[in-house]
Order: sequence, then C-alpha cells, then structure tokens
Amino acid sequence: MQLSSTSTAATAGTPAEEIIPAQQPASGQHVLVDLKQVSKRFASGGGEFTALDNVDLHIGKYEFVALIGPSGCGKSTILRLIAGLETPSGGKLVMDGCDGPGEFIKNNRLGVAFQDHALLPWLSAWDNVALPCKITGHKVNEQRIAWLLNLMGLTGFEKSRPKQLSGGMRQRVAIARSLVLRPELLLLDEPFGALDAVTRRRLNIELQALWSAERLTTLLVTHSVEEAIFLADRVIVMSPRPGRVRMERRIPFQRPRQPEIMRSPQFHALSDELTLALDELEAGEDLC
Ligand SMILES: Nc1ncnc2c1ncn2[C@@H]1O[C@H](COP(=O)(O)OP(=O)(O)OP(=O)(O)O)[C@@H](O)[C@H]1O
Repeated sequence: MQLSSTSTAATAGTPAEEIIPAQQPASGQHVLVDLKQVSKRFASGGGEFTALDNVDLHIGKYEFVALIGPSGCGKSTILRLIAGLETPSGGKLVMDGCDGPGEFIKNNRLGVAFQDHALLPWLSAWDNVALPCKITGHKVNEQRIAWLLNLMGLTGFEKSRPKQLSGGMRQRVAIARSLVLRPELLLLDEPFGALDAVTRRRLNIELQALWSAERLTTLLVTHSVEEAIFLADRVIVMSPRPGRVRMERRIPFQRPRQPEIMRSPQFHALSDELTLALDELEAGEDLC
C-alpha cells in the first residue's frame, strides 16, 4: 500500500469525504499547537542523529489527536518538545500564537501524564493529586480533587499510597494529578501501555468522559491502533529514521463513543488500514 500524507483515497468502509488533507484540524478550528517544519537532532557518537525531520503538525483547540508509529519514530520527542523538555533544532513551535511552550508552562495550561507515572510513594493518592497545587503555590481545591478522583473511579482510595494501588489505579492518579490545575492541553505518552487489555479499555472510556467534561485539547502517544481510533478525532501515523508525519485519518465516530463501535465494520476497516500502514513502516518499505 502506498502511504501519503496527502492521500485522499477512500478505504473500505471509510467514505472519501471523511479523509481530510494531511495534518489539518477541521476547518475554522482555532489551532492551539502548531509545529511548523520542526526538526530535532540529537548528538550521537560524535555526530548528529536526526530524530524528527520537517514535522508539520497542527492541533486544534478541543481536538483529540493520537500519534502512532513504529518504535523510535519520534512520538515522545514531539510530546517532549511541546512540554518544553526539548527544544527544536529547526522549524517553529507555536502554541496559541506564542513562540514555544513557555507561556503554557508558566500559566499551567499544560498537563502531562507519561507511562512512568512518577507518583511520590510516600504520599497518598489525594496528596499526589494535590502536589502540583502545592508546588506552584496554588490553593488546594479540595472539591476539584474529589471530583477528579471520583471521575477516575478512585473514591474510597484517597488515603492509599501508590504501592497499595493497582497499576491502573496509579495511572489514574497520575492523570488526575495532571488535570488538577485545569490545563487546557493534555499530553499523554502511553499512559496505559503497561496495563492489561480489559483495564486499558475501561480507562479509555474514563479518559473519554474526562476529555468531554474538561473540554481538553489532547495529544496521545500510543502503540495501540484500537486505542487511537476509539479515543481520537484524528490519528496521525509517523515513520522512523528520521521521524516524519506520513499519514493521517479523521475518525468519524460520534461521541460519546461506546465500546460497541470497536465491533463495527467501519472501525475494523480503519484499524486494518492503520495496522497495515504500521506494518509497512516497521518493515522499512519505501513509502515515498
Ligand atoms: N535525549 C536523546 N538523546 C539522543 N537520542 C535521543 C534522545 N531522545 C530520543 N532520542 C532518539 O530519538 C529517536 C526518537 O525517540 P522517541 O523516544 O521520540 O521515539 P518514540 O517514537 O517515542 O519511540 P517508542 O515508541 O519506542 O517510545 C530514537 O531513536 C531515540 O533513541
């Protein structure tokens, strides 16, 4: 299969009008995150290694975008650039009209939850969620913490320490923590990667509810094609060596989405198409 970032070809079960030109939020949508021809090079063995090459990626306000691609294609590097943990070697990162993520970080407009949940083991679930308030000198909003813990199915576990919680619960505490300061933009890097399929599916439903309730803009990195299709408005496929955006699909399912959509022919068609694309990229086929 030929992949193209500007593909307009219809796929089985996916009407042509639902496939939009590459890397664009829906027309008229306010662009919150705008990567313009962004490159990232790392020092490597006395030379340089290009992790990202001319990446164009636009995320609209309130959009849910999922990034998938073979290991090492630069998905986490994109998240780290947006989170201000790395700086671009070339190109521009514009966030809500400002140069770089500084304004987002300063004003707590950014929430981050990565696979390694990094909860403090000596604090309770409640205190871990409250931690960003304390670090930034914000008043601890007890009502909001209770609401977030409830939304994440953690009511009754407020006093539990991380080691007393399951992996899924710890991940949910980390997501609640990332949201306590009411960020507008949520960055999720494989937040459910280490969990079993059943727990993962349940958390996907909870995450969807949370995304709707909070009116969040979300960028999710995942290795699961099904997770990407279930959650996202758009799925973006990257290729490795160097990392580039190769393809994208707009996901047509209405919200709120029920797990039953995963059994629909349209879901299967999208899943097959994206999985095939990943297989080809993994095999290193020339897609240009
Ligand atoms: N700080 C760094 N220094 C040197 N190389 C790095 C650094 N960070 C990332 N890389 C390299 O950049 C490439 C992209 O890494 P990145 O973690 O973004 O990929 P990924 O798509 O998220 O991978 P995975 O799916 O396995 O998590 C990899 O080859 C990685 O080794």
